[in-house]
Amino acid sequence: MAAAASYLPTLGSAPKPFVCAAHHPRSSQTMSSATAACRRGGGRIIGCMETARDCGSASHHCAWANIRLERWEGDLAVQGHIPAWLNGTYLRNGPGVWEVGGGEHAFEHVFDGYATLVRVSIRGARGRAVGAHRQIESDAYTSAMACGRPIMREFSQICPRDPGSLLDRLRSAVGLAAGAAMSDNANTVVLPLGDGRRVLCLADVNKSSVLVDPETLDTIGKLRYMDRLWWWRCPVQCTHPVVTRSGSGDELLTLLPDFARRGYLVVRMPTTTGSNEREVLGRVRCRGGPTPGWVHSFAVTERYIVVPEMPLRYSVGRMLKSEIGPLYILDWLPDSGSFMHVICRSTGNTVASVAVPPFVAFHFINAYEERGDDGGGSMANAVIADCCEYYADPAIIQALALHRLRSLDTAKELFPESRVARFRIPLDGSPLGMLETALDPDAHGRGVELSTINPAYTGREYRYLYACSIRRPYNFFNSLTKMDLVEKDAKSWHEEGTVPSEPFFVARPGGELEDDGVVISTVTSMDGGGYVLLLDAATFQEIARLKFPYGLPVGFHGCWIPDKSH
Ligand SMILES: CC1=C(/C=C/C(C)=C\C=C\C(C)=C\C=C\C=C(C)\C=C\C=O)C(C)(C)CCC1
Ligand SMILES: [Fe+2]
Repeated sequence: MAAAASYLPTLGSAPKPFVCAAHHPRSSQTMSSATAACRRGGGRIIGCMETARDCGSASHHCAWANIRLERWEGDLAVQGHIPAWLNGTYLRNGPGVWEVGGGEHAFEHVFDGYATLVRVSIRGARGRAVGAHRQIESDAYTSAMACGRPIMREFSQICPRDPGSLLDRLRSAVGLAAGAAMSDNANTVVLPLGDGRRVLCLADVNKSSVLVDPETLDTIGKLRYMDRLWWWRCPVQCTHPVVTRSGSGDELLTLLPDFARRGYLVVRMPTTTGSNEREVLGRVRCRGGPTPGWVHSFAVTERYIVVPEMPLRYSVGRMLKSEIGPLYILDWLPDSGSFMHVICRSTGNTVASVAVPPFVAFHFINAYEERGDDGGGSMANAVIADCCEYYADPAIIQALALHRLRSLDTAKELFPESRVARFRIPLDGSPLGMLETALDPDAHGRGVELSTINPAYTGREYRYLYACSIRRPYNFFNSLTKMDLVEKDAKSWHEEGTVPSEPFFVARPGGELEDDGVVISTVTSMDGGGYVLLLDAATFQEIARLKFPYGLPVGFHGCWIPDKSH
């Protein structure tokens, strides 16, 4: 306890130290000097962060530094006022460990990092918050820690197996390189299932479907699907399933790229019954290219599912041969065309499939049905789908390489610009869709990423979105912006030297306005500090910050699990 306290001078009460749960024989190498300094009693690692000491002096921002402790939990110092109605758990996923074996094996890309969950249990009624982080114990992470080197392939990294193994000799005999097993490193999304007692963690271009307990952050196991859709045909999945609420319970909708038939399976699974069987709702045939376009996210409306087909495509050849190209295991094939497909949620039929201008987007923001001027007719004229788009430039993938992120301050290259792009997909059989910029990009510093909306507006006409943005002249996401798509204006939050993660919107229970709620983001400061920021979603003014005793690693996506007792 004393060791931890020395790092936490500002906390009101001392944190509860945790014993490192899975202290793998070789993992102590990765914690080297930090571990040595932090060992107390029986060699146990207790609440001490190397990042807390190293960030300030490191040559790069703390957001890109490895977290050196598998888990921590403690009270957070509250500055400001937590709304009394905000009672629940905020969970956030992201990469946190990019090095194995004491730095001997360092990953190249931000997407490669082993998943670190951050949890903040907020009791607004008492003005208190408890923070925690913990590594997800995926097979990829535990095997890397046990062996002192990565065993499974990550986004940018192939890890050859023992070339002498029988399997690899067989692979060589049929012309495949000795490739590493596909990773289950679930570092991107956290999705509460059913009543929120189990949370599904996902990433893409891998086979992750890891279940965690949101209270303890224990890795409970895997969601093993009974539907046999995985196997060789659909080995990867879209990272952002959409959960929609209906009278009969929640339903998860997602896309499985279909490599055998060059398309996507649109699947659904009830989440309230504890099911692990996905039902195929429909199929989309890709219109271009040798393989399906990479699909990180998609959008739904009340009646339709919107399936994007980007010219940034999965490279099946690279996946099989364990080869890495300029875009890792993706290929940019602009001549293969860009398309948007619309599937009817009740029949599974494709009701529109249009060619659109080329685009590159990780994240779809929302979609809705556009009706005629009378507004009351039951048929929609078109589907509107919005996304954070990079002007059809796949260079964003390379810009997220760690060496690039770690040298942003001195970089001469401009970080790729992005915009809120709006597709209009006609439903009258026209062959072409439209793509335009929905908001002056200068309103968000020509950077928009990791967007959220009020979830009650998913699939419906909406007005507000919250996203990471840029305050120029800085060359990276250093701000948060609320955008008003009706008034076409924006409000921003910015603090010098910080990297804020996805601004996650939480609605006030009983609130009627679209922006009645708070926005939560985890923020990492240049000096090694870290805090959870609460903004009033209407005014976009800071209402509280909940301070961690160490700098948080960069985050991807979050979720909110309301406390049932309130
Ligand atoms: C806006 C911030 C960031 C920038 C994020 C950008 C530009 C894109 C994020 C895309 C994501 C989250 C894609 C995830 C892909 C996951 C994969 C392929 C996982 C594979 C696992 O094996 C930062 C850079 C996130 C910093 C915060 C703010
Ligand atoms: Fe994402």
